[in-house]
Amino acid sequence: MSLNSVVESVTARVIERSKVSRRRYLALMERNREKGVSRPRLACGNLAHAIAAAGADKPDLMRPLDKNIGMITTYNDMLSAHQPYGHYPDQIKLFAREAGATAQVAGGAPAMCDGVTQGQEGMELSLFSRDVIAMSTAVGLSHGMFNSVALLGVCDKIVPGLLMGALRFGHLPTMLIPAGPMTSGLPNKEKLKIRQLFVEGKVGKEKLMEAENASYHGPGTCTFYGTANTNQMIVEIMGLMMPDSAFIPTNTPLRQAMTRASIHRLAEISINGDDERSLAKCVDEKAIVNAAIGLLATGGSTNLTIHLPAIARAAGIVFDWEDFSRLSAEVPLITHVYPNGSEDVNAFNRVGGMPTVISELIDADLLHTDILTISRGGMKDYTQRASLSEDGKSVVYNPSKPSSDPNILRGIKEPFSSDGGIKLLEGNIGRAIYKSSAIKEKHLTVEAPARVFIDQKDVATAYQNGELERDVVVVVRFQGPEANGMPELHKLTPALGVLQDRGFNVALITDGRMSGASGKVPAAVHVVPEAQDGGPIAKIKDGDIVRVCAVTGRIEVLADPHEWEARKPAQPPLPALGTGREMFALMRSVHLSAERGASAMIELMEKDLDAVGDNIQ
Ligand SMILES: O=C(O)[C@H](O)[C@@H](O)[C@H](O)[C@H](O)COP(=O)(O)O
Ligand code: SF4
Repeated sequence: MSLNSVVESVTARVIERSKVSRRRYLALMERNREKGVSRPRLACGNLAHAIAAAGADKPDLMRPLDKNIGMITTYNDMLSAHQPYGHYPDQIKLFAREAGATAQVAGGAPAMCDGVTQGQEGMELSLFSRDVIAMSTAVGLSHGMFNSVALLGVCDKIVPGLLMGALRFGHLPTMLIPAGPMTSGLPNKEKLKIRQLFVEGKVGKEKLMEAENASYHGPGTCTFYGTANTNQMIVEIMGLMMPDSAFIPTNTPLRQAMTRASIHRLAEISINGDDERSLAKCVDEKAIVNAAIGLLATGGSTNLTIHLPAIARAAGIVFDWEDFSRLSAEVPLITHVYPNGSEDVNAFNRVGGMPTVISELIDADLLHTDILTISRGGMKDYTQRASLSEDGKSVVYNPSKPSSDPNILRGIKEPFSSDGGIKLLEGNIGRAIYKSSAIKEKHLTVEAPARVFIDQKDVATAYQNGELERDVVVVVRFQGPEANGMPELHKLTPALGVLQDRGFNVALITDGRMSGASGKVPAAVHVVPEAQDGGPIAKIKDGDIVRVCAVTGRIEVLADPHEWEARKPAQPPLPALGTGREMFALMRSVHLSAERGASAMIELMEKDLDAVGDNIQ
């Protein structure tokens, strides 16, 4: 059968739009490979420093053509998802030696836990920490010692940042090494119920703390389908990790066997390996379109509508919200994982997981199957289910099966909805992203008077004072990348959820973000242009009748057009200081748009790339 015509046409549009930037990107990667810093081209002094502490690996590292894996690790104890990485480097060195290679930690990158900073000042550093991660990745790889790269990262800004940095060294074969989900604890729906009881004053802090600890109870990725697990999904569907490796639970024999298999494979695909596969060639327009299709089919985090365009641009590819919107109309939603459903990613993995999703999408001609992946057999390998060999030391693959639970994962012919979970809304307020997959049908259209805020804490106060006990469109503005770093406003979910449960029509509009774990309450997020940029969201006044409609794709103030046109935007508040926020003024000072990926690094990098043009030396 031939590929779906909409997928075909969106891909052609992306290729056409990216022609010049992609050509220049590949030329630069060729330059990196042929003339860039590498072990054979290091001076003796450089090399001696790099291997001084390498111990038994030193003789191998002295041989310039041997295979050396560079690890970028984002280990810390703040993210339960990254805590397992603490013991990965030593394991990876062992696995590399088994494959006739060596491995060194090239460098580390910071990782913020958005769960720790949610609702706190640190959340205003979150989005731009992605650029810091990308640049930290470049610092590590700039040592030039490596024939391939192992990226150790899972969560929100970390995987996008690692890929954005590694793509600037795209001549190097690269693989993401996942660490896997935490075992299931208190169900997410239960946790939200107790949070709502807490904001209603019906349970105390002790009960809430008990519930939170029962939910987040051990090492591994939080088990809702938020940004972290959406990252894992897109990296797997792009073929940048071993097949069926994203959702193997952390600290299990199969997880360790999969890490071993990953490193053995990485040695094979490395420069000087027998099957070289560079990151630059793997991440092409078709792989980016496949990632967008995976996001839509699984109802993933809205944050990927910012991260995927940024990752694409790091590879010279221009992907935008129109592309998402066109694909969304064509790609059915086939999974219901919290916040889109009741079950978590462990249940999703048990009933079929990524191999079943990929099989369903390929069978429906909704995925490009002719992309270069790190797995030798290409996309068909990603329809295979991984399991532990008899001796418990290696991974064996078998054909995947259809889902064993249609409440969590369905066949493409009987989807949860005929279109993907993400919509583009437009109107006199601007353009916004809306995740419909987690919203009940009756809430898809909300028309109510606006109540305008510039700080999420003021929303909580207004709720506590009973000022929101009505149909209301809550507008929280000056939350965009240039204003305050574009924080997630996920802490608003319990209070707005209580209002919705009481029967009020409630919606949120913001130029900020929501968490991938946010659901239930209709939210038009990432509004562009942002208020800080004088966007019309800055013109909304308390009492304006606002309509947020995912059915018609509209987001608008129902005001007299002349009066609306004549309105002056509200003035921006003073910048916030403290918790390091003033350090990020550098990033916020760049003219950024969420739709273009909101990366200060890429906005400024492209100025250099344009200045050099085709004169790459
Ligand atoms: O985008 C995301 O998926 C979120 O940032 C996620 O990483 C964060 O962990 C949630 O905010 C935690 O959920 P709770 O705040 O509900 O615990
Ligand atoms: S999923 Fe979110 S809360 Fe959980 S470890 Fe990752 S960043 Fe932290």
